[in-house]
Amino acid sequence: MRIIVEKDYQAMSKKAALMVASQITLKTDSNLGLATGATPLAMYEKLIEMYKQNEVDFSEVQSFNLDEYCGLKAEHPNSYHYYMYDNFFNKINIKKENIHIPDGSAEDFNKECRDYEESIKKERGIDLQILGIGSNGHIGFNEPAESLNVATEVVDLTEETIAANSRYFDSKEEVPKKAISMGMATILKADRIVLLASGKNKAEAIKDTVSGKISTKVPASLLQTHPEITVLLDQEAASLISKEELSADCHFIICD
Ligand SMILES: N[C@@H]1[C@@H](O)[C@H](O)[C@@H](COP(=O)(O)O)O[C@@H]1O
Repeated sequence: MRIIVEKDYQAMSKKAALMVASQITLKTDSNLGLATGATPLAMYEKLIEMYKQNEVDFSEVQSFNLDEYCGLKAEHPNSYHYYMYDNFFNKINIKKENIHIPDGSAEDFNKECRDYEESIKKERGIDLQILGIGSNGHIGFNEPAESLNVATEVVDLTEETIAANSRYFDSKEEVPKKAISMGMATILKADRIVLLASGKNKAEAIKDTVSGKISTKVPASLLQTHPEITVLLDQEAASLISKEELSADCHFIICD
């Protein structure tokens, strides 16, 4: 595991954008795994700027989103479809047919999950997976539990996640109770993974993610088993990491 600590959210986002751009520069037809939430917003903004400056070309890129709420149509302003088009896809030259997001309005959710998993396999897997993290340690919508899903499945959202995500809805009651999410193996099969976290409210989850111990109660801690994982943080999110607890092969890099 490589942990990189940047000064603040903007510096973290710039580095994340550079990592995505370098992936596409090295492999123009990269398959990107993408995340939603507030955390990657500035990374998307910086990638849009780089695209406008002709520094990155998305014409051969395929994208696979981590998750989507069950019951929300693509045009619903709180759907992850809407978020991705509004914040990123409408502003770059990615081809519509290369965009993959689970369909939250599918008639048969189980079939949708199987088809989604299959579509990733068909395109030979994800080259670079971008992740955010819930304050309870979830990645995608893989919530803390006794056991975690291997493949893409329908999941029940925890009360904590519903409360946290209600900030984007008019009320807590409007937040869907279920979602389709890539499973842990779907995520861990990516060639490279970059986990982003910013702010004090992620510090506890990040401490548990990098602690040298693995628990299904902190789904992100399983990332420690991945050979190419970078945890890219701002100083606040990194503030509770204790260097003594990190595993011996962990690289800890602090940038000014
Ligand atoms: N399913 C998403 C996650 O993929 C995301 O990482 C998390 C954190 O979001 P934020 O970046 O807004 O804190 O929120 C949601 O629950």
